[in-house]
Amino acid sequence: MKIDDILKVSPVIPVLSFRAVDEAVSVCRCLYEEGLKVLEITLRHPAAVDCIRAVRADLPDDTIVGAGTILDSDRAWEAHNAGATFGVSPGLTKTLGDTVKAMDWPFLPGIATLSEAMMAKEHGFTALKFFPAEISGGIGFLKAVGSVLPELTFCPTGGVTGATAASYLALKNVAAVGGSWLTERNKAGEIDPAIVRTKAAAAVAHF
Ligand SMILES: O=C(O)C(=O)C[C@H](O)[C@H](O)COP(=O)(O)O
Repeated sequence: MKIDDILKVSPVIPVLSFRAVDEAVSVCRCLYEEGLKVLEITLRHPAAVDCIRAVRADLPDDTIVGAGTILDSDRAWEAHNAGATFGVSPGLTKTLGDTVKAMDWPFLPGIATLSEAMMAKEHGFTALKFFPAEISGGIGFLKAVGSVLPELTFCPTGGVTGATAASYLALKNVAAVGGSWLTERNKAGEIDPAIVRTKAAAAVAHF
């Protein structure tokens, strides 16, 4: 699968940060059952790689589990070997770009400026994460990039919410949006499955 095909499967990609494997499996199951089949598990917690493995093993085969926060080549290989179908990074370095190209691993590198977008394109990436989207210019930035680099498509992430997702998705150069708004933790530090389901169902309405 190419990264463009993955973004077509689901225009809303939950960006997930789990503390434990059982939490990952139960929350991902709620998202999947509500219709969100592309999931990005960030490598922000020591349990993240085990979470990727467990979600791959426990959820139906048509779940597409990616790994986020891929900051270097070692993390790319680690996530790939745990079964992540694709990788996402908040940025891009030459070494990381070369690694994921050599791996032939679907990859969504992050950019926040025109020059970064041009460098990513030079590296052969045309589907890009726009991060952190809201504070880097949001919709206005994407419209401006679209006028000079119409061949690039974006997945804005960072500050996107259930209230703003639809306006991003209405842009020609936006293939999908990502975000953690679907799985916010409550005061007790827990992710409430009922809230996840409600927000996921609302997100699916954008498809
Ligand atoms: O960990 C990564 O790889 C990142 O690039 C950061 C995440 O994509 C954002 O933290 C999500 O943004 P929010 O939806 O505003 O929480």
